[in-house]
Amino acid sequence: MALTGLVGWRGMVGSVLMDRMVEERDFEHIEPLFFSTSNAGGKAPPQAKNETTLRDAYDIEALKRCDIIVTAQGGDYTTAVYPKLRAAGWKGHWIDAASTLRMNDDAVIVLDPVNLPVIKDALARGGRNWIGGNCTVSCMLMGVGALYKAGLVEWMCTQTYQAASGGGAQHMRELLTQYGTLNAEVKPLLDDPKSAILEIDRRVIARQRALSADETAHFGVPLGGSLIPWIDKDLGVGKSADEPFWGTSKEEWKGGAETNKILGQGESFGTPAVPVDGYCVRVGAMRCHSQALLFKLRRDVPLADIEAMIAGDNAWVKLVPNTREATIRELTPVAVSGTMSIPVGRVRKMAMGPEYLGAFTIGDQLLWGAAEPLRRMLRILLEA
Ligand SMILES: NC(=O)C1=CN([C@@H]2O[C@H](COP(=O)(O)OP(=O)(O)OC[C@H]3O[C@@H](n4cnc5c(N)ncnc54)[C@H](OP(=O)(O)O)[C@@H]3O)[C@@H](O)[C@H]2O)C=CC1
Ligand SMILES: N[C@@H](CC(=O)OP(=O)(O)O)C(=O)O
Repeated sequence: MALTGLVGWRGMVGSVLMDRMVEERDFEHIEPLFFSTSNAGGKAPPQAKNETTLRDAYDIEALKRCDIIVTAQGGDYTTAVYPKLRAAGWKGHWIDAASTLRMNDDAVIVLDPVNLPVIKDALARGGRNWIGGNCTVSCMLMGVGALYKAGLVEWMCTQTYQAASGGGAQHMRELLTQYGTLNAEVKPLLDDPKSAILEIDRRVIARQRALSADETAHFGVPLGGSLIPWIDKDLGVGKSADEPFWGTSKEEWKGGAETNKILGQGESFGTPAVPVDGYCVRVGAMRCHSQALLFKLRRDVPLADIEAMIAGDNAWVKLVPNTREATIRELTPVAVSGTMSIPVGRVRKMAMGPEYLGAFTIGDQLLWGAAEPLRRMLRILLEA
């Protein structure tokens, strides 16, 4: 059995990954070796078989024993360990949730229901680096990948509504704490049905604006009852307004760069890249990323054909009828959280013309957005 090193297994993404690996009985096919950055020598989780002690995640010799390493420990860990491990001659497979290596020429962004041919091609050429995609991009392609596969997309514009979990566990806590603080501020007024709503509103805004540096330590500004239209770094720093990427967030850049790389198209792949751009916005949802999409199609395709294409693309996509009732029941983060389902709804032709298509899609950013593509890549390697 392949000796499989697991790093980052107790973090938020790692815990979701472990749950899915248990559900899918992945541990029956591997000999796991659990690593820790903080508790080497401690007891490994119950999934351990022969190796029941946690190894030091910075111990290159211990890592070198593994045929496969799966890490959800984060980008700093990857930066610190991966180059040393390869420099030490390790030839195993590296499966990683972090973005650090994603755009490297020798790395494939894995999302097998969408890009199995790209993965297989890289495997045949000796590929060894398999990196999970950005959560927003992976969830989007699980929903509407069919339109790309059919070569129908001339360009796509995205408007995202991204959950707190994208920032990490502390961000989710901060959001909920802010909601609690705001509720507490106006609780007596809420309990009194005769109180004036504008007074409640005034007090909420005053409290939001008065949130301390500690109360906004992770997002930097209030998110509860608000939104933040910028995610990740500023790619335009130091550029003038007419240069590429001026005013673009890194999360927005990933939409185009990663979508095309996942599909095996773009500058270094022969097939021209499809322009993808838009705005990425943090909202007060817990762990589901939602996005409104506008496509310019290469030709006018009947709506029924488009719906059939989307619905038939993979086992997890679910076409939600474009009705009010179905939308408010099935196309929300509350409906989708913790499930593998990728609903796509609000599919309709837009007022700009018959080649302009709108859609709205949602995905659990810890499942299809992070953990699931990694465990599926592990199974692909085990079955290769
Ligand atoms: N959050 C997200 O939505 C996404 C994250 N990713 C990637 O995955 C990486 C990991 O993210 P995430 O899982 O959110 O990170 P976490 O902060 O939840 O976990 C990372 C590590 O922190 C250590 N840790 C310290 N204290 C605790 C604690 N109280 N509970 C659990 N773990 C603790 C653990 O390492 P140890 O056991 O060694 O101490 C753990 O593996 C990210 O850096 C990113 O690269 C990718 C896609 C989406
Ligand atoms: N940046 C994403 C989460 C994430 O971890 O993305 P990436 O894997 O591309 O760094 C978000 O905040 O929602």
